Amino acid sequence: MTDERPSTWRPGRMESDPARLVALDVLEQVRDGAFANIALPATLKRANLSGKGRGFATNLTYGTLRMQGRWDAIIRMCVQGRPFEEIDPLVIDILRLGAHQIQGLDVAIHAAMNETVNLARNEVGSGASGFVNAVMHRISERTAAEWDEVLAAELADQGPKAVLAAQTSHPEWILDVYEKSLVASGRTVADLGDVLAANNGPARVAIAPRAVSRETVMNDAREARATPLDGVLMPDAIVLERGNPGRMQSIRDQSAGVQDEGSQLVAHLLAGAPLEGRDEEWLDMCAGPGGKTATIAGLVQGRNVRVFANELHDHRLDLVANAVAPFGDAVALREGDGRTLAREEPNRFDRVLVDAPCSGIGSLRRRPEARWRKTPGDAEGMMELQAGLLAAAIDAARPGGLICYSTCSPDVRETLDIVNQFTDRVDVLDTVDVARTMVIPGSLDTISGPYLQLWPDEHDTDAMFAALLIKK
Ligand SMILES: C[S@@+](CC[C@H](N)C(=O)[O-])C[C@H]1O[C@@H](n2cnc3c(N)ncnc32)[C@H](O)[C@@H]1O
Repeated sequence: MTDERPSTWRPGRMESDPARLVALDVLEQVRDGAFANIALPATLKRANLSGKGRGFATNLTYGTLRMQGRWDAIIRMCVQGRPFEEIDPLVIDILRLGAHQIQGLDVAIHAAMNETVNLARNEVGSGASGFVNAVMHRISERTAAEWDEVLAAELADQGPKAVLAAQTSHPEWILDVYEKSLVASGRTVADLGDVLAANNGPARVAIAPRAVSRETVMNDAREARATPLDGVLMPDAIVLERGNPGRMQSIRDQSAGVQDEGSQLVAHLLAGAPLEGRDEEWLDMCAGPGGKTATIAGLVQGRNVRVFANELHDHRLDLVANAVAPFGDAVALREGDGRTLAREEPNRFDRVLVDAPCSGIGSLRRRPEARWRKTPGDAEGMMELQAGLLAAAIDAARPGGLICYSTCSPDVRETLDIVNQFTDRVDVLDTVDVARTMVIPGSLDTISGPYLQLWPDEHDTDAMFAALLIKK
């Protein structure tokens, strides 16, 4: 396809809708390696988009990126024999945006068609617009349920997992990993579809009050014209149904923070699990960017506790410093490899958190492009580091001290396979039982097994894992 991209609008042509242009721009940046959650705000700002246009551009961008696998599978069937790989990537992006408007959002078909064809004409050229027009027509001829059937028939020879992967827009290997961890956490493979569907919705904006009361945060939210609701898991958490947390005073002055309820629970587990004996020095071994450190710092206010926040990378330690600024001396910062800490100070800390670096496949809702960038080998590559960090955490804890190991991945290679290497060395507290005392009653009822494994479909959180251990 020839590249006839015009740089300016020409008389007689319909200008492209600014929100769709923003979405296309971000998709191009993501193709070049950018992260959507960083590229989108900057692009929105440059385009000076606000209000409804901003909301539409955000939904369109994130939704299209999440559903890219499904849209590509459908587009492949609509290009009538043309090799997908030979189509201009910009045209593919325009088609993905068009498919998402028709199939994933409530945009009227004629509006989605016109805007998409127009975008192709203005950004690529008239040759491309004819092609896009034809493909869009084919996409619009079926409902979502009908496309599910067509995908099932088309991919039948590759097996049911390939079909589910395409229908739910995930790489197939993630289905294998989730299946194993669903079973390991007491659920069944029949639940897989629900988890995958939950990954395709936007993550809720949850807020943790830290240096202010819950009531103050609720009032702040209302003043910022947001709609605050109760959390699903944590009694203190607030969820914004609508509105921009960046407008809230308590978010701006960091006395509260935007944080997934699963992450809030991990901070509460570290701070609230029962412990015998001295309880004054805590270590957060992998603290960057500092979300859990800040929540922990909020929880220890008024207690005689010093939190030591350690982070390997200096730029991430700067983020921790910023996150804990409202808490003054309660948090001491350290820069270094968590694994060397124990050698310097064995048997020192009363409570140790290892929020380990991990493959991150439990937080796909909030990182729309992540599922397409991660690889099946990512978890394997983290295991030695994770086990090394947990070993060091156990060494750094005092006898009788508590260790919390957590990941934002449910992959058993990063969760059970790591923790089980140490359970013959330490007494293991039953995490789930401890956790039940901290959450809204009933919200963890479906979890069985000794450790905590949250799921986006059941708990409306990231798929966080946590285990509590007590050192002998
Ligand atoms: C999952 S993140 C922690 C998130 C953090 N606890 C929060 O809630 O904001 C893991 C962190 O561990 C850091 N890290 C990686 N290797 C490390 C090591 N050997 N020692 C200490 N920190 C490390 C990474 O830079 C990253 O910031």
